[in-house]
Amino acid sequence: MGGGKGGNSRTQRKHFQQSRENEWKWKRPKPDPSSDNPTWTPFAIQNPAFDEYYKEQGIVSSEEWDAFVQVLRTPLPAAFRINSSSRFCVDIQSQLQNDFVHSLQAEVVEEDDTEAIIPLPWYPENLAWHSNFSRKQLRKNRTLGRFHEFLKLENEIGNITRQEAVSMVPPLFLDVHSNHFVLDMCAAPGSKTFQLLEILHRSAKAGSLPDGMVIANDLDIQRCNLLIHQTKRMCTANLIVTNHEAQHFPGCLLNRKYDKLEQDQQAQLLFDRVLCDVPCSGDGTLRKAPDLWRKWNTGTGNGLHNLQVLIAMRGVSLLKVGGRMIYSTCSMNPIENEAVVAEVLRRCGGSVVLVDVSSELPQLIRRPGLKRWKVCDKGKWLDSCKDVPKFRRSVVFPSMFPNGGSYEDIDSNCNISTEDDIVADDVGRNSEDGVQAVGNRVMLDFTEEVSDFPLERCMRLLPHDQNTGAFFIAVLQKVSPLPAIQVKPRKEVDKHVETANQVNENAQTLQINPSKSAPEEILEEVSEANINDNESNAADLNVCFLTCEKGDFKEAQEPCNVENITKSTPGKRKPQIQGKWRGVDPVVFFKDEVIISSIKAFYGIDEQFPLNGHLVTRNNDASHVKRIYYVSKSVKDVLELNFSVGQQLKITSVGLKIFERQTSCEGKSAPCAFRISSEGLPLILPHVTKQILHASAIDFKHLLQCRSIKFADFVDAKFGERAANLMPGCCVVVLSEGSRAATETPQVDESKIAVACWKGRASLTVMVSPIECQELLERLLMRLDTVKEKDSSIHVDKPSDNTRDEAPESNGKNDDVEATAGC
Ligand SMILES: C[S@@+](CC[C@H](N)C(=O)[O-])C[C@H]1O[C@@H](n2cnc3c(N)ncnc32)[C@H](O)[C@@H]1O
Repeated sequence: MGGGKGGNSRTQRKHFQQSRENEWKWKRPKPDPSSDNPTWTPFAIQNPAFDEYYKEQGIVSSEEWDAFVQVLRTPLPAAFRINSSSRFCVDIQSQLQNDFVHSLQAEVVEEDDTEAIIPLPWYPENLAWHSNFSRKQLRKNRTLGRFHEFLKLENEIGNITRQEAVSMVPPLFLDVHSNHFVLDMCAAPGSKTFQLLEILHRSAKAGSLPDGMVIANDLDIQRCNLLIHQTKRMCTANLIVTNHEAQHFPGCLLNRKYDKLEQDQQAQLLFDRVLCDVPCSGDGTLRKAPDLWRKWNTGTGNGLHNLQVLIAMRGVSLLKVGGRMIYSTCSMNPIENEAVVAEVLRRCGGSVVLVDVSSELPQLIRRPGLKRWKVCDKGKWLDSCKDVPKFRRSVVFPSMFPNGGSYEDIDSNCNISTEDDIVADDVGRNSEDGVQAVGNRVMLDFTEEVSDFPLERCMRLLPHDQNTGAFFIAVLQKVSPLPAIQVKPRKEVDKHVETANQVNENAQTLQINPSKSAPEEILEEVSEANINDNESNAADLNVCFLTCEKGDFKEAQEPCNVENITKSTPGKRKPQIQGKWRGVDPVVFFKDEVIISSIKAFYGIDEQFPLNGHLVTRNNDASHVKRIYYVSKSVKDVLELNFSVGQQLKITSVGLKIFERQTSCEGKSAPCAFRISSEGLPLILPHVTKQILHASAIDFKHLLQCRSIKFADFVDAKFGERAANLMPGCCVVVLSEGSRAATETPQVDESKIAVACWKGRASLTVMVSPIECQELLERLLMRLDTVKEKDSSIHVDKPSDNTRDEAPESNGKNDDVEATAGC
């Protein structure tokens, strides 16, 4: 009862709010947050520490400051991208242009000079759009309801991706080609991964898979699952999702001495492109997450700097010579941005350069990176690492300053900066005063630090330039192999690790020895996979000399892979070489010839579509395989390399689900135990020659509307007959061009509209989720120019869950489902 009451009053409140909302028309945001306007938010949208910090850093000129913070305090307009590899890409573009642009303008926007929705001018081919409505407005305003429903449905299906405009920028500068191996180091929730896959597929030859692939990695397993859900919408066979600390991402270096190398097998996992979209303080997202105003402090950015450097260094070490890497953050803070880039350049000693991309995407408004900045630690401004007292050196690193430097240099040149000296000099002062004492003395010969690197080539996107969030992007290119490195002995390493762990408890960072010897040392940590959970071996490994460059090994620089660990530590406990990672299903090549042959024969899969060697399962027990995944040649190569190096990659998801075992009674008695999954259908469709039917538009439409139709009830009786003559089990129904069903088997390509169905005793039943049925139906109606027919008689149940692929048995009605009213 009580619940009912509460629900009632909530409903009333909601209705009241909605009626208020609907009176609202979009106007320019007003500066006063307390005034009665839709931009008001309950959070304190200011923070004096933020103002002081960014004014001091000179992130914008003093004349611009008010405009900058004013926009930062208004909600972020929603933006989205059309999936360029969707078969409905053109349909969606024309729906936006011909329908929503005009209707939203007329219905919602009062001011003539403000577009309701508009393509982002800098995004290629009008594939990305900016709306002048925040997410909240989209949710709450009834006039925007149809548009909001459109966004939600298309996003769920995978035809569009809702993504912040500025977050779309880094993949564009990565210049991905279809043959590229791409590493997305910190990938979850996956909007940029999705974009990278789109670019990879779009640039591939029509009808064939790209030669390249993407590895999308994230440390957080839960966020990995989000990433898997996101990228599943892309239906790609060219993706591997891994779960590692990016700073320890495995090198998969094959020891040539111990492994028989196949002719074209890779010897190491190196990448043509690396996206390093690192964890950051995120103050560029203040418009989307206004609660960050309250939490903002200088410590967050400072605390992330070291981890960001480590991740970026791992990125460049995994990059091929000639390859491009993007370093990006959604933070405005130079300590997380320019300082990290400068440190990477410093450590790489000329083998990595900052690329001038000023001529790329000319319509994107960007600011040059800063060449000078300061560090603020506990409220004190520090101009140089000379100003950092010893007791703060574990958290304020020389790399945070424009000129970098090292504490060893300072200690050898200046004998006043140790903590003991401070105490002796400033008896009675507290530690904070100590900072001042040192600072004052160093300040006497202070000259403002300015970085020598061309950091102006970095890009800072600011909110008031084009009504977006903020972002930082640097484009790096590796021009030669990295210099050899020396890793510090474990004890020294651990001192720094503790510090980094204050920021990221999971981070097992290794610090390179900042000695003065040339060339600059390059970090190449021992990967966690190499260590293989065996802490006792880690200490030995830290004194290894490592280099990540292909063909660059010397005898003394043997890779620290599993075999070497075992060799170099006689008498010690052998590292556990697990066939799989704890808690993660194994990746197994599916080689059951009997099943593969039965699938091939049942669906008449032509020889052009290679199954052997491209099928993978996540189950060691071949007799209980439920799902079979298809992997591209590129992914297959990486998996083979991974097996050769003792499964260093912790793979949480791989490939495209293509076949699923039928588990219902009827399914089990069908001649082929596996049905085609709806994700896999577009890929295999051009190669299916049996169990395939071509339906007229009217029968296809009815099938989607009713989901199950008796053979005798199809409008085209011949089609019904052909359906009845199929073998029982899974089949494919393709929409015929023109109004009639094709009698012969025409050429089918992956752009065709098709659905997987189940041929039962007396009827045909679609095997796609209700939401996909709804989408297909709507698109079909639009294509057939019969939008007007879309009345109440055409109704498809709303989806009850997010399942993509519902076999007939999963809804409890395997066959002979009664045709519903109107069918
Ligand atoms: C800025 S977000 C990435 C956003 C993502 N690139 C996108 O476009 O959707 C940073 C991600 O880094 C992950 N992360 C944090 N520390 C990490 C680490 N040491 N290694 C790998 N990923 C890490 C977080 O879980 C988070 O998902």
